[in-house]
Amino acid sequence: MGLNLAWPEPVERVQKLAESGITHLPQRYIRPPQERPPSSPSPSPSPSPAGVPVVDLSAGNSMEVMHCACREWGAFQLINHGIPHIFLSSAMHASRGFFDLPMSEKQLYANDPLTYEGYGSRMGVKKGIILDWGDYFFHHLRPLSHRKQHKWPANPPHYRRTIEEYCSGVFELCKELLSMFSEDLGLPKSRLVETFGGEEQIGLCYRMNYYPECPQPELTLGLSPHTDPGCFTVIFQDDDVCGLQVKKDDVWVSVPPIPKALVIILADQLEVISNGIYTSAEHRTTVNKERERMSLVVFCNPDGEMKIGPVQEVVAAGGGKALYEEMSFNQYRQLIRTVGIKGKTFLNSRKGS
Ligand SMILES: O=C(O)CCC(=O)C(=O)O
Ligand SMILES: [Fe+2]
Repeated sequence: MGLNLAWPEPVERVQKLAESGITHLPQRYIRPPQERPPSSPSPSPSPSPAGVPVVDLSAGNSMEVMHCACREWGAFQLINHGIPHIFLSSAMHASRGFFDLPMSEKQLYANDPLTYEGYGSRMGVKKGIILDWGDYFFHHLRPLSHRKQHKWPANPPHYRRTIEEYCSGVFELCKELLSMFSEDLGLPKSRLVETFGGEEQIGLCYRMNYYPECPQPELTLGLSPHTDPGCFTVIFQDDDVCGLQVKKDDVWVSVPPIPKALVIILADQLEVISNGIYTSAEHRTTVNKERERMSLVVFCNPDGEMKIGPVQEVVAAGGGKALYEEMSFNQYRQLIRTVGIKGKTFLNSRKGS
């Protein structure tokens, strides 16, 4: 598949559109009726008892709750995760600080569809697609050979140090979660770290999403339905505004923010290596009329070159049939980057017959 270096149309910044004071959405952001979110009267959080499971890492039953969450939801909220609260609030402050910069400075980081690194406003290079109501900034942290710190925002001045510190905390957590997932799948604790390429090669990418206030939130989405391509994702969301939703049994369920909690979303490679015992969660975001929203997202990814397929012991324990084809993460991600995000289509196309 050919690699496009440029976007097919001039890129508009959603933040600029929102600040221009428009009262109607441009056509490119309007989704067909069946893809629109139900109109909700309030953007405020309202926790529901039947919602996404909450795993308390300091509680005795954390493995049990996680066991069900990984199989039934592909997502859970994580509390008492060990990352100091000051890291969370500083990371949010530094990330917001980037979007507060003058547009001319933000534009210095405009990204392209080859690497996506930098300031972006769309996914996929297909001409004429419906656009999402959000801007983002994307950059690599690990493996260290992929890190180009000059491509990280230079401002606000504390950005690089703060995000480095936050993400090293998240990396420790990622290793702990991989060890818990291994144990839960009946494997030696170090097995998933090894399967994904070893500690030095595991990838970590940072993406901050900025969803400005939207004049007609009932007609659009902040981020189209998708699954994340890597192992799993760690999200820190604004603590007083809703937006993230996970699909469960064909119904979109809100993930209301719990202050200082992290949302863990299982991604496609975990579904693959677990031979479908775990499910990757399809998710999307909605936007609000009165409130902007931010989310800080760390993607934990496998080594790019290694072939990833179902783990042998898990396949054997499940009757011997591997349900997914082997593929390297780089190949898989390139497919998504070219075509754009589209529910669970890519993962399903990897399932053998
Ligand atoms: O904004 C959110 O809460 C989710 C973001 C997300 O799914 C992503 O960046 O892949
Ligand atoms: Fe995502």
